[in-house]
Amino acid sequence: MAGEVRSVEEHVERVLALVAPLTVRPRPVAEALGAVVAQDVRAEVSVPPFDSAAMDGYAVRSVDLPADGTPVTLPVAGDVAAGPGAARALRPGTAVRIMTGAPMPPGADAVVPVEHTSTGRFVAGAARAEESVVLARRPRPHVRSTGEDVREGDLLARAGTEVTAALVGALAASGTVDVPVRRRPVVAVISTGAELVPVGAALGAGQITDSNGPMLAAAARAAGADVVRLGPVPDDPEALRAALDGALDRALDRARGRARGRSAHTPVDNPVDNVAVDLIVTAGGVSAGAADVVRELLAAQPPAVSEADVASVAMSPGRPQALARWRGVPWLALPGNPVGAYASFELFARPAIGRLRGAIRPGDDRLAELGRSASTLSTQSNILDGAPLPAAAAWSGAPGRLLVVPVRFVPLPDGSAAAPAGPRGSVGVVPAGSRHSLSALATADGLALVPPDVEKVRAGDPVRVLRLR
Ligand SMILES: Nc1nc2c(c(=O)[nH]1)N[C@H]1C(S)=C(S)[C@@H](COP(=O)(O)OP(=O)(O)OC[C@H]3O[C@@H](n4cnc5c(N)ncnc54)[C@H](O)[C@@H]3O)O[C@H]1N2
Ligand code: MOO
Repeated sequence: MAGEVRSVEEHVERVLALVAPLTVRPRPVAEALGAVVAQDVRAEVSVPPFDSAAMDGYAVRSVDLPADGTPVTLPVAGDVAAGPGAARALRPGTAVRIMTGAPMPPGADAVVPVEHTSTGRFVAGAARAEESVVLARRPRPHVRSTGEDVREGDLLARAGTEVTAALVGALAASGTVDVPVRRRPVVAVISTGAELVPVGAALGAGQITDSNGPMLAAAARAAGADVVRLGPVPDDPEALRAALDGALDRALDRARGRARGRSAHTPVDNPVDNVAVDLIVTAGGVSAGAADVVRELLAAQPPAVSEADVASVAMSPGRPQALARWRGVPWLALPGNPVGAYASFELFARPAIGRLRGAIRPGDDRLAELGRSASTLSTQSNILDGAPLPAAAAWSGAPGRLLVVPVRFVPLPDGSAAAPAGPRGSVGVVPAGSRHSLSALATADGLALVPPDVEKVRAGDPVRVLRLR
């Protein structure tokens, strides 16, 4: 029996209900790249923290220079380089040699760039200041004022934001030492199927190489998780049971090893006691076959299994799905067909990993929205804007199921009737090749999501696209 038929949205909700955001751990700012900020981060100090020169030149009081730009000679009273220490006050009627980034001397309100003075240019390494300088033009300020970029207390990153390289820089500049981020999730990936051999093994009759294992492990890493991979596992419930426990044990050993490396007292940190896996993803063995090992194991209801939920999801490909907990750890059982497995990863596993990482803020109404329409899947996954793109060719839908089509972006001819107004107007999508072809998926720029009520997609119709790159 295929179990209950349910919508993709309903299945997403059940997946998200199975996982919870991981614990918050401060991470040194320089190591926070790719993590998700767990609490709003505000600037500890203003940037720049003091008024500083924006040009190499002479700090002056602008009232000491004639408004009409007539050249004036001023004595050079000193020298300020960028570096520690406070600058001495500028005496009226004098200039101070100053370098970009150096603190403005109190009293000075402007910098005349060296190229607009009798000095012309500074010679690198020549430290002594000139006795006097002719300033040829009334200066613009050329001063970076305190807090002009960021003021102390400004919001730099909202909870739920992924840390980018530029954010690392902005946080460092404004005094963040440690960033509150959620722990990186650990995902166990296990492929099942008696026909599978690992990458590199010679193929015998009836055998194929396990591609789902490496593919889903790569997808989980790309989604921000660490991966423990086991398998391929033969179609034997006992072997699957051993693999599930084996993955948990291996992750625990790894976590203990890491904890020892950090400090003898650092506990293995996981919501479930003594388990170091946050999510199990299996592929294969969930449909109606006689050897469908995941279903067989779930049906046997061993004590390690709880909340088993076998479903037929109204999507194509990727219909047979199951959810459960194995020793309390959330388990997503995806179908074995590689394109179906990949589509299932994008629609179900990626949002689950996102929630573990805290990419969804607690109480965020996007969670609730998700149940309403497949279009809002964008906020859970990796589409930045949910703007639909026009189909550049016709293709058939899958009435009653959400059709997931690997598509490529193609330029649309100028003035094309298909092109909507706006900057994205010149891009459309076409199927990347046969729907079940992994090699076509590998060339796809995105996954088009065609709703269950669409029988046919015509050229020009707007299509929701989950971007893959
Ligand atoms: N009588 C029915 N048969 C099938 C149904 C159904 O409802 N009734 N559903 C079909 C659909 S849709 C799918 S999808 C598959 C999913 O079945 P399983 O999840 O049990 O997957 P398997 O049978 O294990 O494998 C399906 C297919 O994919 C290949 N595969 C599996 N794992 C891998 C891997 N790691 N790397 C590469 N290729 C893999 C496997 O060899 C099979 O060709 O069931 C349909 N049948
Ligand atoms: O649902 Mo299966 O994944 O169509 O190929």
